[in-house]
Amino acid sequence: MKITIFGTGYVGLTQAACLAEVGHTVCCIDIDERRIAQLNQGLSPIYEPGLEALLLSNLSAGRLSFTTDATEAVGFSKVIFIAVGTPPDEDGSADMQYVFAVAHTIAEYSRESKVVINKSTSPVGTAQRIQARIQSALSKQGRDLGVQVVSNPEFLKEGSAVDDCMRPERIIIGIDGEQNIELFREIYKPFSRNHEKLIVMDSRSAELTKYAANCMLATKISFINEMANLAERLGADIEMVRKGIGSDSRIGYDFIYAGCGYGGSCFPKDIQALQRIAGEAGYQPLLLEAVESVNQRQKQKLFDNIRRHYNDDISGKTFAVWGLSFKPNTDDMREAPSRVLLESLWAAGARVRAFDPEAMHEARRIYGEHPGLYLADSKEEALEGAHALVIITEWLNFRVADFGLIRQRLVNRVVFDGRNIFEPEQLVREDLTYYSIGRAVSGMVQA
Ligand SMILES: NC(=O)C1=CN([C@@H]2O[C@H](COP(=O)(O)OP(=O)(O)OC[C@H]3O[C@@H](n4cnc5c(N)ncnc54)[C@H](O)[C@@H]3O)[C@@H](O)[C@H]2O)C=CC1
Ligand SMILES: O=C(O)[C@H]1O[C@H](OP(=O)(O)OP(=O)(O)OC[C@H]2O[C@@H](n3ccc(=O)[nH]c3=O)[C@H](O)[C@@H]2O)[C@H](O)[C@@H](O)[C@@H]1O
Repeated sequence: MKITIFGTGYVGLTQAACLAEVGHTVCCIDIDERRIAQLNQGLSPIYEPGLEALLLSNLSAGRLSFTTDATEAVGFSKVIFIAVGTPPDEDGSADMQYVFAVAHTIAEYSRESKVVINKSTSPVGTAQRIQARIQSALSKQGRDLGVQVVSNPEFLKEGSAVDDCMRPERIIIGIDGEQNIELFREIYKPFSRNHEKLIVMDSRSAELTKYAANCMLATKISFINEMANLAERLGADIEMVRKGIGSDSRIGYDFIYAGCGYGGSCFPKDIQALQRIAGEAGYQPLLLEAVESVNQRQKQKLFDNIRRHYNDDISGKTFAVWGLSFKPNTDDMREAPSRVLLESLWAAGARVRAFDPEAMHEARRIYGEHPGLYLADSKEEALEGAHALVIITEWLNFRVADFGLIRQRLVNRVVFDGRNIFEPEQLVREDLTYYSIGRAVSGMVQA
């Protein structure tokens, strides 16, 4: 099938590559000319495991193309996906300008009937609003083409986007009026090998399903972080508690890892957006408010531990920081806990020597030549001359560490671990002072 996709970010590009890989022919459009030029050379503008290989093979097979030309993209197919950003507005609500700009482009360039599929995470009622906008624009031009707008939220995770796209747990189709389900079966058949993945509902329920899923996951994280802070004060070990509660299949092991808070382009923005949506509906979402404030406090946790350890005497000290991206396997630093820490350390007069396996160019883009930041070539180099080590992102290759080297290079031999990648007893044996998130050493109370 021929498919057009608006937006070549994490969602649009991954979706395009995966749809092409299973045999569809996909034309992607973006307003970012540099990005399109890069993509036409087979280069991925984002780091996502497996993505560039899919881009290259499908570009050369002629199943994938990239353009900035709206006439070409809209004319390419009757099926058009919207996968542009819905960033937070100043008040936290979703900024819908990009989605509605695409709606207007579709109306302007359509010469035949279209099915418009919205993948961008959008407030409840957006599919209906897009439909109304396209129809009103068409009727102003005296055209009646028959456009159907469907909500099809995306659930992929950064760092495993290709895998998630290829093996989705469910595909939500939010469709009002005449149910054109066969079209979706055809698009998604290759991804539904073992059992039916399509769950069909009305568009408003589909839109709320997306927010509910992200808010549920964020709730689990804030809950375990709350327990971790409590565990520290009570001399308990959150890792034991995690195993204890995770073994209950009603709770499960996923998304209950304590840490220095959730980041990324989605949880923080979607929790806020759903709060605004609730407010507009006259409802105060107490739980969502709590999830967000627990997370904001948790993002300060590493700095609080550092401050307490040094009795507020941080000025002039240097900290080695391992990990800048908001999670492993991505170069994305949007809302990353690392940014909160770096800015707090700089404000306190400290310097940072940071290393991340993929996010160095992003850090350079964000901070430029910041006098308080040295970007090291390796995790070992980051340790040179530092007073203490802070771990923010649980990249796999941070887990195997040369403690002898850490001991030798750190002036104060202190490790602040924001992701619990080490065992407290092990670091104590290595003669290092260790701060975890919610792990008391042999029943010792940390706080
Ligand atoms: N990043 C993620 O892991 C996930 C994101 N989502 C949602 O998917 C949507 C897209 O997110 P990302 O891919 O992360 O965004 P992104 O910011 O990485 O990419 C968006 C792209 O859309 C392009 N764009 C903006 N206006 C355009 C227009 N009028 N025509 C063509 N292209 C245009 C931008 O230039 C950019 O390349 C958001 O609503 C997000 O909440 C959903 C699931 C996962
Ligand atoms: O809507 C979206 O954009 C996506 O948001 C999240 O995906 P993502 O933000 O890419 O990454 P996650 O793996 O969910 O991690 C988010 C944050 O939570 C943190 N986290 C995750 C799990 C955990 O147990 N503890 C924890 O602190 C991570 O470190 C990271 O900072 C959801 O997991 C996806 O299903 C969703 O599609």
